[in-house]
Amino acid sequence: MGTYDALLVVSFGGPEKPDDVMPFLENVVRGRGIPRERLLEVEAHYQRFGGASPINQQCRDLIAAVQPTVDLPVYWGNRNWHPYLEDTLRQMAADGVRKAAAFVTAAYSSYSSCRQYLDDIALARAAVEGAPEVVKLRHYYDHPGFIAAMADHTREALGRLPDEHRDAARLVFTAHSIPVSMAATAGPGGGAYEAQLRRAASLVVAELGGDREWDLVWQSRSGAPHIPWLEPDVCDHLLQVDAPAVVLVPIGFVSDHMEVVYDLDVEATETARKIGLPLTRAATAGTHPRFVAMVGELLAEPEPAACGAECCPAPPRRPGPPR
Ligand SMILES: CC1=C(CCC(=O)O)c2cc3nc(cc4[nH]c(cc5[nH]c(cc1n2)c(C)c5CCC(=O)O)c(CCC(=O)O)c4C)C(CCC(=O)O)=C3C
Ligand SMILES: [Fe+2]
Repeated sequence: MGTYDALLVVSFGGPEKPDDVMPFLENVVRGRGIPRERLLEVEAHYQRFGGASPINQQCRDLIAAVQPTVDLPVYWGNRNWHPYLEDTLRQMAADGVRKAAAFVTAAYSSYSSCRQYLDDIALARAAVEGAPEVVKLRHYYDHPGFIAAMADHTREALGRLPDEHRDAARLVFTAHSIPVSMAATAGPGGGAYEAQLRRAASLVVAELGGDREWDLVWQSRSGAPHIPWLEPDVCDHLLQVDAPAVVLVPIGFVSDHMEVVYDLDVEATETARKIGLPLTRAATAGTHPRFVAMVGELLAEPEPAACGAECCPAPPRRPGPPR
């Protein structure tokens, strides 16, 4: 851990009370051409949970678990809600931090899951006099700590299925859908988001042993209907899957935040119930001890090289659907 003098956990952020919800959503979709109807729909998801996303508490829990395992002060800053990255960097500068390692709560390459975090860190640094240097730790989708946590949680979810269906149950891995154009330019050579997800899923399946059938499908599609996003959607997939039971494995996320508890535990679970398909959902990595230990292991690695400019470029800002 020689070269860093702090760890900065960087996350998405989420509302914590009803009045936070719309301002948070406006932060998220600024300039992105997300239809108003979609925004109101998503607002209802948050209000159904009392206007609070679970994600901030999950960050607090992760930090509480990581702090005793690393020999550095741990800070936390979000892209879209308090505590904002800029405020955290200001505090870090005041505390004399010169160089921080950033652990981002997103494991894969793509504009949304990597470059957008880098861009927001850069914007926040530019706004803070004397801001520390920030080095983003590498992608960890294939790290044994992440894979072990997901394999453990998948095993546990298989255990919650009726005994007679367990052996033939299909693993349905899910990740956030992104626009097809964004998927095409993910990573240095393009296509990295989907390729990394398939790699992580296959490592989890291998760790479970045997040759269980699995699929990778998408959830939480946003955006205007005329723009293609990765498909199939998890609910459409469940309606036609040929298996006696399913375990949903949200491999694309690292905590059980709103897109997991609403889109999977409410929507997909209801879809499965309607057609009589036994279904359980694996927990995300969360504060699994192997995932927590992974953060310290990443800190001990040689400093990762920065992404090149061609990696995960920003999508064009969209003015919205044609009228
Ligand atoms: C790849 C990816 C991840 C995984 C990587 C990572 O974890 O970062 C992720 C995570 C998350 N996405 C989240 C929330 C939202 N994402 C939205 C919209 C969008 N997501 C996108 C992609 C991703 N999103 C994209 C391409 C859009 C379209 C707008 C744009 O181009 O930016 C919207 C707008 C409303 C709507 O859903 O339409 C919301 C509210 C939360 C917080 C949940 C909580 O509050 O607990 C989390 C962790
Ligand atoms: Fe999202």
